[in-house]
Amino acid sequence: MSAEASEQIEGEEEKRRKRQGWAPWKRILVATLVLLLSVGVAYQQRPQLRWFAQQSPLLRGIGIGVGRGDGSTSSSCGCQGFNEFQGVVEDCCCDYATVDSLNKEFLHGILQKLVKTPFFRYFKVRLWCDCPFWPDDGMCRLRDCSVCECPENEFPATLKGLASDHLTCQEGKPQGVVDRTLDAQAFQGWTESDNPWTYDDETENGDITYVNLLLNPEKYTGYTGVSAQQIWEAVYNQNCFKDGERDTCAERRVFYRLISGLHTSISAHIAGDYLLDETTAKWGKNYGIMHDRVLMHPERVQNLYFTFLFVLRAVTKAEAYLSQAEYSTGNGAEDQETQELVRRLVNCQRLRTACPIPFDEAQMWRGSDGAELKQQLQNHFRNISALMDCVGCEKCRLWGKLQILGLGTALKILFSVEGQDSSAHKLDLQRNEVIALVNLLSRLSESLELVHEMAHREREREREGGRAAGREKALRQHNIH
Ligand SMILES: Cc1cc2nc3c(=O)[nH]c(=O)nc-3n(C[C@H](O)[C@H](O)[C@H](O)COP(=O)(O)OP(=O)(O)OC[C@H]3O[C@@H](n4cnc5c(N)ncnc54)[C@H](O)[C@@H]3O)c2cc1C
Repeated sequence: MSAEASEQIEGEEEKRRKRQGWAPWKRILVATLVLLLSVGVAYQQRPQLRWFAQQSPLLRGIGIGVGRGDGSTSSSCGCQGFNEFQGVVEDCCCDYATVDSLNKEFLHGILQKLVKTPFFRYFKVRLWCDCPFWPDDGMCRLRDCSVCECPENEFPATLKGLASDHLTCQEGKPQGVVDRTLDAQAFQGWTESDNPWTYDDETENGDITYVNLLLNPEKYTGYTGVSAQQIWEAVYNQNCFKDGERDTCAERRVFYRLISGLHTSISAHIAGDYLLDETTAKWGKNYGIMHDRVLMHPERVQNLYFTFLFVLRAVTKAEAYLSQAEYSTGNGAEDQETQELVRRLVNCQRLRTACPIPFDEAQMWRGSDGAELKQQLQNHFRNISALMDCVGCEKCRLWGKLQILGLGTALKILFSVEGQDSSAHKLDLQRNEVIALVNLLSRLSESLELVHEMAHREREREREGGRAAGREKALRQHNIH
């Protein structure tokens, strides 16, 4: 063997020895990389896995499951602008982008139509109530705060006779008196079942009115100051959602996020329809309010998405029940259209494919203290429901009650029905619960649209402002006036 050949053999031998020496840790490294890569791919492709990842302290620790699916964690959200939301909605199983396109192209349109139908536009409510927690602090200062009851010709035939002499505009003095014995007749085909999540308004007879929601849109009412603050404070603090966003208990975090998402939605509607000039009665969009109360708090926008998905999940879970329910108001063609719209809403193939389980309720109450925790949160939610009687502005109280009842209905559907749908299980909903649920989903859907539209306009205005400032600077530099 030549010296050259033996050198070559030695070289090869040396390389082999080196390879053997490195092999064990290299193999572990490669295997770990492959594993992480597969988890990452599965995580991106299967939204259901993300909820699991979000619940795992280990995965939360390394940043999987907490953030938006782009590797960032929720703690890094603070300084990002609204348009930068990407990946998965935290605690949920659906992408921001998917929610946006589903809402824009499908859900928003259907919901807008549904809430205008005779069935969904009338809400039964007891508006003039005593606050069980502290003395009432009176009505708010604007006429827009008060609720107009339904003009007689608009009242659905099946409900006629219930509110006979009180079809006038209340202007802050609601006094509709309803004979409750007629309720069963008007609400034929619907059960009057209890909801463990809500404070039952209807058990105390009296002061029930039917309100046409289309005549009383949710908007700025001038309700502000100590009274409003006291309610929100009681909702957030007295009901033990103190750690809110950062709560490590998934169930408590979910509850906090539901309330915060609803709060964001209310703020969005205030900003979306604001009394810009009281002297000229000019109404319009208030970009400052939208910016200060919503857009500059990304976590509030995230909570809005979360609440939307939670309620959407409840609506789709109740598919069997809702698609078979009677939507009769005595307006044949319109009632048929209502039924058709409900079926389209609950049975949407596109939603099923793109976002099969918007929220996975099966993951809740699984710990050893699950039953106790559920009872505790049920009590807290009932308190929140009762707190709505303390809202010192009639129109805010109307929408507060409706939306809390809607959330309570979503909770009832998600946590009283086992499994994936309502068909095999008995689900009893009151007519008013269904009306509240669908109107709440519509409010949330509208808020998402408002937030998008106003964030987009705000960015455009900033760009225009930036360009104008740039032009001004250039002109100054060239001494041109
Ligand atoms: C049930 C209810 C319904 C109402 N409906 C209307 C209405 O229809 N029209 C109307 O004009 N006014 C309504 N209000 C009043 C309105 O919500 C505000 O309270 C009011 O406009 C004063 O706003 P604010 O800037 O002081 O902050 P608020 O909105 O009162 O917020 C109070 C505090 O809560 C925290 N917070 C705010 N938003 C969030 C969020 N999304 N998540 C977590 N924390 C948050 C902040 O620390 C804030 O300082 C309603 C109030 C209640 C309680």
